[in-house]
Amino acid sequence: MYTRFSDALIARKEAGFIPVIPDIKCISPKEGDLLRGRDPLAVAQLLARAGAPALSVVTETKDFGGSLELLRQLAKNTTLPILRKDFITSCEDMTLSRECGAQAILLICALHTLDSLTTLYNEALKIGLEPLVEAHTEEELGWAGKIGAKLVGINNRDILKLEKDDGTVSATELLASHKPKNAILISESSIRTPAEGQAAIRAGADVLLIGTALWQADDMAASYQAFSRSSEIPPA
Ligand SMILES: O=P(O)(O)OC[C@@H](O)[C@@H](O)c1c[nH]c2ccccc12
Repeated sequence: MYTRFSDALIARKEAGFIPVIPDIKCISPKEGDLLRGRDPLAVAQLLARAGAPALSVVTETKDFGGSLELLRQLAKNTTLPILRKDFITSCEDMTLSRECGAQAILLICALHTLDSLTTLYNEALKIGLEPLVEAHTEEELGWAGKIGAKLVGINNRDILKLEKDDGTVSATELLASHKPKNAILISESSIRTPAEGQAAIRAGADVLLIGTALWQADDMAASYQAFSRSSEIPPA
């Protein structure tokens, strides 16, 4: 069965959960080794069973320990749509992502001009990839709107500092109201507790993308389910 990345997120929301995209990330530049001997494929399957509607995988090698081979293996061994997270700057990078099994790719505003971002965005759609446009400032969210992005991320950390800064969901709280109309808004990075996740949702995010907190949890599946529970959000 083939599911579009964004449709999988919406379906999970309609089923009454906070859609949480787990980040398959081997190394955190700030926290060090996240795998601690675990097999990322087995973890992805565990999280799929815990309800994950989609996966994200960091393929950057030097600082995050990922690889395209890991993407390939995940695509082969799970049925979930996969977002490739990397510092993508060329059309060749995107074609390769598609060939390795990604359904979606990350486009980080801070790496581009509005022109180059627009070119990559349109090219991604042309080859059947859903682009997630990642912003960290109000201006970058404005770019996402200009392009007509349907999937928009607010990174709570500054990716140009390689995640070594202490981000908090207050970045989402500050910026969410500037999200482009009709976009699915994903709050990414530094979400440490279910309460923080719920704060991002209350601020206007539709989806959470979480790596480190899941990898550091004693029981990953239980932690995943705690982040996904939306019942504790009081009605507005
Ligand atoms: O581990 P965290 O704090 O939950 O963050 C996950 C993810 O948002 C982060 O790894 C990330 C966001 N944008 C990126 C771009 C490249 C590499 C990694 C990332």
